[in-house]
Amino acid sequence: MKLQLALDRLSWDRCFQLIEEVSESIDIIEVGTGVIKEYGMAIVREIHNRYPNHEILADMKTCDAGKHEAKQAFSAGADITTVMAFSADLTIKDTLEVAEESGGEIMIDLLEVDSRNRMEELSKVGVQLVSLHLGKDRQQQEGFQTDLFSLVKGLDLKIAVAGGVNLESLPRIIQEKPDIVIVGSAITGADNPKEVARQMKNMIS
Ligand SMILES: O=C(CO)[C@H](O)[C@H](O)COP(=O)(O)O
Repeated sequence: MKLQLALDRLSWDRCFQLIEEVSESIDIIEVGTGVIKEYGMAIVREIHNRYPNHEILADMKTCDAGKHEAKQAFSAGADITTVMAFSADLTIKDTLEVAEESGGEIMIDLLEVDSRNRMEELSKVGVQLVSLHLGKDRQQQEGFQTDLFSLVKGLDLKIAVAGGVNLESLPRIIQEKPDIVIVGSAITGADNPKEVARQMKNMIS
């Protein structure tokens, strides 16, 4: 099980401070969508240069022009880029093709998608990695529910989990054995990010 640090709504300098503090405990550095909108591929490139031994996920949240956006992410040094589950199958196939050519991976973000039929379609298209994701805005109403795992049960997919995961919810989530646990605010907003990341890493190891 890998721990992915999500860097969202942060300045360039704060992103690097946080990575430096928690780098020993994390496996994947996620460059959040808002951070990419602010700084573009330059920050993905810089993280890749400074942390060559960490996997990098560019949270592009691509939903169209798949080839172009996947090429942007991989050529900047990302190992994984995200594509929305509601995208056209053609968009998803295009990004999977670029990933194969680049030696990278596509993570399909299941934000607001809860159809089992869509999961089966995604599997048929060749998707291998999906993220069960409770969005930031929805987190104001509810916390991450482990029932979400039923959506992907029995399918041959790697599973990531995101959406307000914290030290309190992590034990329940671990029981479902996801491949990747994505944590943003619980680490980036903590008084001691290094300690929270260390505890989380210990829990999942
Ligand atoms: O993709 C995201 C937002 O769209 C976040 O990276 C993900 O939700 C993790 O952050 P947090 O733990 O703060 O919810």
